Amino acid sequence: MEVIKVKNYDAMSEKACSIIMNRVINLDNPVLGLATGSTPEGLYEYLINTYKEGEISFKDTATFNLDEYVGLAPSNPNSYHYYMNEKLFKHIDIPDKLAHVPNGSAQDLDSECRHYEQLMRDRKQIDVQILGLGLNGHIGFNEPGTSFESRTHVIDLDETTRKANARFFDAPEDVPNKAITMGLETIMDSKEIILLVSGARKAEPLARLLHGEVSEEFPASILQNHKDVVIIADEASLSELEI
Ligand SMILES: O=P(O)(O)OC[C@H]1O[C@](O)(CO)[C@@H](O)[C@@H]1O
Repeated sequence: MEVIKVKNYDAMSEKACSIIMNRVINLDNPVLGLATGSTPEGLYEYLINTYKEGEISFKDTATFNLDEYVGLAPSNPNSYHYYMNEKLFKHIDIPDKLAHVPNGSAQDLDSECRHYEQLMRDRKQIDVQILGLGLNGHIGFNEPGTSFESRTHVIDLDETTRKANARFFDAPEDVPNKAITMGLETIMDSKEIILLVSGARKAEPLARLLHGEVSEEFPASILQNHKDVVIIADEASLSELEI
């Protein structure tokens, strides 16, 4: 794993944008894996500005989001679908039909998971997958204990994750207790992975990811087994390490 140390959140976002831009410009029909949460918001702002400056087009780009809350329709402001529309899709020229987010309000969730996997298979491979890092080591919504062989599935969210994400909801009890997430094996199938890490509260999980044991108890540790992972981390998140 390559670690790129940057000064702060803004520098992390800018660096990630330059890598994504390079791939989108140079690949035919690029396929991006996208994340939500606070971490990639700055990256999306940079991508939008780059698009507005006419430096890049997303009309041939397909995207697949990592996860979605179960029970929240795309029109719900707390859904990840809504988040993606607001923070990226509606500002760029990506065709609606190429911007994929799991449907958390599907009647048959297992069939939705299989359908999502099929859509990704139709595109062969995700070229670049963006990831954030959960405080408990989750990537996507793969909570501790998730099998390394998992594909897209429904997961029970950890109480710690619900608590961490309660800041986005009116009341903590409104945070759904289930989500659809790409599995760990699905994520590992990506050609290239960019993990974004910012802030002192991520220092401990980042140190564990880099130097801890590879174990299903800490899902992000699986990244140690991937051939092409770039970690863009700011100084605060690397404060426990000598890099
Ligand atoms: O970027 P944040 O808000 O710290 O969240 C970290 C990770 O947790 C999730 O929000 C899921 O809880 C991911 O989407 C994200 O990558």
